[in-house]
Amino acid sequence: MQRLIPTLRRDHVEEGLISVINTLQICAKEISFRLHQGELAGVLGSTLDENIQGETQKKLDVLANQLLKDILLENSHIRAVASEEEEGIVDGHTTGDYLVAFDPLDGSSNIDINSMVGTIFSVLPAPKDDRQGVDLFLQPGTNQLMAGYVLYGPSTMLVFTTGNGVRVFTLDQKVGEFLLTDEDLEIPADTCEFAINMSNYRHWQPQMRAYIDDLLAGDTGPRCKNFNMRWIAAMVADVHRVLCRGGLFTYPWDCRMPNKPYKLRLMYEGNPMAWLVEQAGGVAHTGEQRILDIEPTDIHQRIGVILGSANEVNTCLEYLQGSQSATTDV
Ligand SMILES: O=P(O)(O)OC[C@H]1O[C@](O)(COP(=O)(O)O)[C@@H](O)[C@@H]1O
Ligand SMILES: [Mg+2]
Ligand SMILES: [Mg+2]
Repeated sequence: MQRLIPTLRRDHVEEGLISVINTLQICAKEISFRLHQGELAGVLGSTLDENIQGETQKKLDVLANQLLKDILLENSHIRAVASEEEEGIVDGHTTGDYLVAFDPLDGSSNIDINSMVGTIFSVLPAPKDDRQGVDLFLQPGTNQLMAGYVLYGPSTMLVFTTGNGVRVFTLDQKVGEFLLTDEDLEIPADTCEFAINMSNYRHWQPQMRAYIDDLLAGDTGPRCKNFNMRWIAAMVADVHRVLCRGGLFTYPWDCRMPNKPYKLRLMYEGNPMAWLVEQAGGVAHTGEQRILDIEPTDIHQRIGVILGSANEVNTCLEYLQGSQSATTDV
């Protein structure tokens, strides 16, 4: 089975970017090791702090963030990093060609129940003009040079794209190396599976409720087929399933907190996952526009996310855009 670096060279990835990926996989192994030690490593539970998003930080959020920052910033190719857990960006090497944005630990609420979590990352080019600070990162997802995630599940997997398909590597714990286990993931265009946090049903827009109502009606409703539902509560794991066998994943607009109607973050979750999904033949949208086309205005910006199997995402968009009539009274 092929190792990581030879695969990247075969794909003609530039050497600087290979170095960044190499550093990311070192971080992944460090985090994976601590996660698999679990309670034995004393890393479970919460801290007394809140992150910049006002959410309680888990010890592993803090640890993973620190590991990624420390290890990435040793790499001279990296100009700066931005993290979901940090208010501002952290500067690296002024001559570095790359910026790395990351969600150090996605699915934090799963940590204490020994369920799946991951690290999501997005690599952007460092602008060559006089931009500084957070402005460096305010680029649309179409500028990404590499995007991916590490899934810490029963096995640890590294899944990424450099714009040439989606590659999957699995960590061989015996030799401590990521080995290529899937050359080119492809999402089937049709699906009978969806992922949404149903407990928020009453907070959604009527159009989203109408779409989900018709999925739930199964073969007795207008969709004329039964749908299955899955929710792992870690975007990284839900999207991994969609990449592996198709499906629709959404965290849509909701009205619980009017000043925070979206949950997922553009730079750390939306953009990298959107590019992976598109590279695998799927669609990734906010309900109003293609995620990768968004011009960010803030590094911690949040967006609506609907992604996955192309035909199903497009059907959902028809409901949201009003061209599909709902059978239920909304
Ligand atoms: O609590 P909910 O509504 O199930 O939300 C789960 C969603 O929140 C997230 O866990 C947010 O990510 P973080 O753990 O990085 O804050 C997503 O991964 C997931 O899709
Ligand atoms: Mg997250
Ligand atoms: Mg997180």
